[in-house]
Amino acid sequence: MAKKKKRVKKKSANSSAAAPRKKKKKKKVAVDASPTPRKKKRKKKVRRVAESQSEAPSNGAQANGAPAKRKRRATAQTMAASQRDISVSEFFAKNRHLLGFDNPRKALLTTIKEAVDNSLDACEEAGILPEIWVHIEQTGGDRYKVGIQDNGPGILKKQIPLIFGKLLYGSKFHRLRQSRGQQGIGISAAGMYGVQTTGKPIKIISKVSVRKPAHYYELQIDTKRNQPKIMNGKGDGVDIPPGEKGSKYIEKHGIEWVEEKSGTRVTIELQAKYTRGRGSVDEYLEQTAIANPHVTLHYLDPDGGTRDYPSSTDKLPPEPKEILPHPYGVELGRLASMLEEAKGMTVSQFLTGSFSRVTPSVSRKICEKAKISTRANSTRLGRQDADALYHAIQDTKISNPSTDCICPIGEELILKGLHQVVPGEFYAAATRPPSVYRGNPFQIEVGLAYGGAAPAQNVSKDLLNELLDETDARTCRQFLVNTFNGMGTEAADKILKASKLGTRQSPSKLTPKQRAALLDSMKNVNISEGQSMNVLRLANRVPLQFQHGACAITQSVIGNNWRSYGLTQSRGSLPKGPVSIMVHIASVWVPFTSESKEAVASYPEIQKELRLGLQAVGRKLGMYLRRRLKVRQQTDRREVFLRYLKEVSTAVSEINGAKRDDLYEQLVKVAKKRTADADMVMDDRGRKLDQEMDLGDNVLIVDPAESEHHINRVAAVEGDEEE
Ligand SMILES: Nc1ncnc2c1ncn2[C@@H]1O[C@H](COP(=O)(O)OP(=O)(O)OP(=O)(O)O)[C@@H](O)[C@H]1O
Repeated sequence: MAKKKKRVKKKSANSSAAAPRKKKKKKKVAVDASPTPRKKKRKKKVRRVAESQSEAPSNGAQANGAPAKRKRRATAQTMAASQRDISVSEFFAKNRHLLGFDNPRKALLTTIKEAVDNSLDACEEAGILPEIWVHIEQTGGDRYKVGIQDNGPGILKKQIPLIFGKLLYGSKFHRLRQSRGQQGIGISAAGMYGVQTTGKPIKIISKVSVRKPAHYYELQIDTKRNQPKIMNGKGDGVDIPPGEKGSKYIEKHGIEWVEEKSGTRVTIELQAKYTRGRGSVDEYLEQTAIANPHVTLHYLDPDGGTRDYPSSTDKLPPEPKEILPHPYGVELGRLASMLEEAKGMTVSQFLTGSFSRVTPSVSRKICEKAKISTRANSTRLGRQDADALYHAIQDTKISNPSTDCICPIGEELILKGLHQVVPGEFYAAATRPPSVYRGNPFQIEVGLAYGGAAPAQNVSKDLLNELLDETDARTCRQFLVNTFNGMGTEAADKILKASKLGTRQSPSKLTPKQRAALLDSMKNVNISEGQSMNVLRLANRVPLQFQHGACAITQSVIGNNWRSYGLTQSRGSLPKGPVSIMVHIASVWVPFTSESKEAVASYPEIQKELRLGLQAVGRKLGMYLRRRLKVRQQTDRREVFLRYLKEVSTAVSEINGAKRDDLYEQLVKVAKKRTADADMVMDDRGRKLDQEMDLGDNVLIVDPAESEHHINRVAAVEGDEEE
């Protein structure tokens, strides 16, 4: 009761306090003498709201039924108090999915990818044949420590904190030159993800020369200020002492270092998940080895398995040239700011000095069209002049940018790389001539591998058990499709049917007997018909593993008519068969669809080049398959002839008394002549031996038996484990 009384008291206090406000409101209404119908309506509405509020006084309305004053939620002043700068690292820490850190599995891959890509870029820039060590170690349930080392030029002491502890800091953003990195975000974002998920600092060792000791830093990122925080050596890092003392120091700090003349090692501990199959680190490294035949890779996975990818050439790719932007690719806003920055230059000097392919005569034509003097001071040009200049540029014929700034892999090395990593019996490659999109030069290359055993056919019992234990797939079908490259749903269904397993059965709940049945079917069922083409996409030699559907490359592969080259293909899907295709786009600026650099945008010029490249290798495959079919048909025919020729010659000799053996020999000769195509032997370039070459130089044919050893490198890992 006492409580109730108290509440009533409070209410009356409220109402008395509101009384003067009520008076004020009345006054206001009186001033508003002749309200318009609209105002009337609004007033009615206000009244209705007030009434409903008075029915529920707990909402802060007044108890005596008077309309409450509407409280403004925020004012420009209160909003101003919370408006401030957003640091780039804060932004990306919140939006880490934009950079490829959406889940622990992808985070592991992105971290390794960023470090390996940087290592390759640094080695190539310094003219060093790259050798890279990758070590993934599990330190807890969902925690992994990754270490990536290269034999590159190393990084100067003072630069290390900025490179690894500050987002948007790099050497590649402001230049137009073919490289894997572009934005200056990659490795620092990986370090920031590690610090955020585990609290452990990024550890960097770098050595720039034999004469100088390796320097060691432990860094964290101050996300509020986007600045590095140096955790060791009183803010200066430390020099690692030489010899035994140095080894002890390295061990004590949980890092590793392979002794090299120079190089950099990054160690990041992060929350991650390690799996094999599609979109995995293993797949990334394998594809990197194909696209970079000059790199030597040493990989130690979390299960202790080692894999080495030796280089297949000791020649570095030619150094890409840096080019100036082409005027067609520069937008109006950029042109205006470039003009502002061009201090003390005439318009003519500005145009010829800032853009590629603008000669003095071209600049004169542009200025004439824009009605601007060639001698005008470029900083004095206003917005309108910039606009006129921009349109004049678009209307003037300017030759395409030079394309010698692009370094393709080359047909020979594509064949070598594919043969080394993808099992097959027939390989073809095509490098298209350079082309231009939006003023940026680019070049398309396509490689194709056909035949060879599918990875699923070479899985051992232990490995299959391991894969089944670690998979996060919900159904057996999903497990097969996701784990084995090139396995389509049709092939998976065939295997599951043969092993008497339901497609929706959970892989983690299979009994040992069911596992054995699955293994048996994987080995024995002919899945090559149901197997989908495996598409490897690369941009500036970096494998792209996600967003397949959104990528211009996948779309072009699907859009190509593979039926005319002897493969089966249903409309709107990838062709079927034991075939892998590798497509590489090299450009000074790859048009990615997002910051995570996972898919290439569909510019018409790029689509056209992709189509032509795919058709070039498709034609070769078609020729090879037709030829192979002919050999098979003629061999079968010859077998039938030979089976009956003895009986035929005996019967004929009985009828006409001819010599049976002579007759037989003659008949065999005729049969062999008639089926001469059965003897067709092709050399490793697909040339019919002793006959005219017609498959061209850019193909490679191998005996399928020979490629057996390529197939299951995972089995080699297993062997290591047993040891
Ligand atoms: N291993 C290394 N050796 C030498 N220099 C390196 C190494 N790693 C990084 N760098 C330098 O650090 C810079 C920043 O690297 P970061 O990965 O952050 O960005 P990026 O490679 O320029 O671009 P992106 O964000 O597209 O990957 C590079 O531009 C390069 O100059």
